[in-house]
Amino acid sequence: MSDILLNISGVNKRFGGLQALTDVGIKIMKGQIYGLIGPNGAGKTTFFNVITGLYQPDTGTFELDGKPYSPSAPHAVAKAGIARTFQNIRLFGEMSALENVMVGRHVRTHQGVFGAIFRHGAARREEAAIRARAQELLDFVGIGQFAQRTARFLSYGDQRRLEIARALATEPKLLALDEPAAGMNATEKVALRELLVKIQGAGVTILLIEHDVKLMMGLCDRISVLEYGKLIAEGLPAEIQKNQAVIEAYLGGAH
Ligand SMILES: Nc1ncnc2c1ncn2[C@@H]1O[C@H](COP(=O)(O)OP(=O)(O)OP(=O)(O)O)[C@@H](O)[C@H]1O
Repeated sequence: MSDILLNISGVNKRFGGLQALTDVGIKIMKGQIYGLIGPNGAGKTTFFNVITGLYQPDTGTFELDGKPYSPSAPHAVAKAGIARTFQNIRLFGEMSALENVMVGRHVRTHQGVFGAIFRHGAARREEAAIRARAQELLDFVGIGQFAQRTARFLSYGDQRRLEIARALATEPKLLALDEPAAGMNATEKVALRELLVKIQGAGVTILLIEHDVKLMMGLCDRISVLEYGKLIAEGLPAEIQKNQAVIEAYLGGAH
């Protein structure tokens, strides 16, 4: 068995006249926290959306855990074992924290959402197991005490944790986080960092885009840097920090 979890190569993506991604690839080993950085407009979100099935690439080869996967639609990608969060939090605001995680869990269960609605026999037993697991996940991300709270009444940092718990409920091989620290204060960022290390410790590989370069340097095992839709560097954080092309990309850009 290979230690490569995600192996993507040759991704091209054009929006009309704009070549947003040119021959982009990434190789993530099992257990890594892998960072994707780059100045504004570099193509990070586009690449992320291609990996998670939200955008269709023009070309590209995609393998997860040694098996080809087709990023043709978000649900297909979720089934293959990739769960994601979004830059703008997307929770079911009127549902409780626990219910939000239970929805994520139904991706992996037999009865699905209909079983949950009709609540007969096996479905009811499965429902109890889903509820228990959802509570465990809330405890794991540190918001177990808010299980019954309506999601939109949670603090911003806790809503981000809830999104992560919901993504983990699908039992992903890869957790893909789109700017998880956006809008967080310094204390929340420290707590987020601790949570990501804990998730890594539980055996989940993580890919993240993040604007806070300092956070990324201290957190990631490896980093790829995009500029104008092309990879300009890949390596250990210490190597990236010293890389001349990266320094110039950031000095010349909006950062
Ligand atoms: N749906 C789309 N239609 C047309 N152009 C798009 C679309 N999505 C992104 N682009 C363009 O592709 C380029 C890359 O954008 P992208 O959002 O991927 O960059 P980014 O690195 O994520 O930037 P940021 O850090 O600002 O979020 C930009 O020039 C952007 O305007």
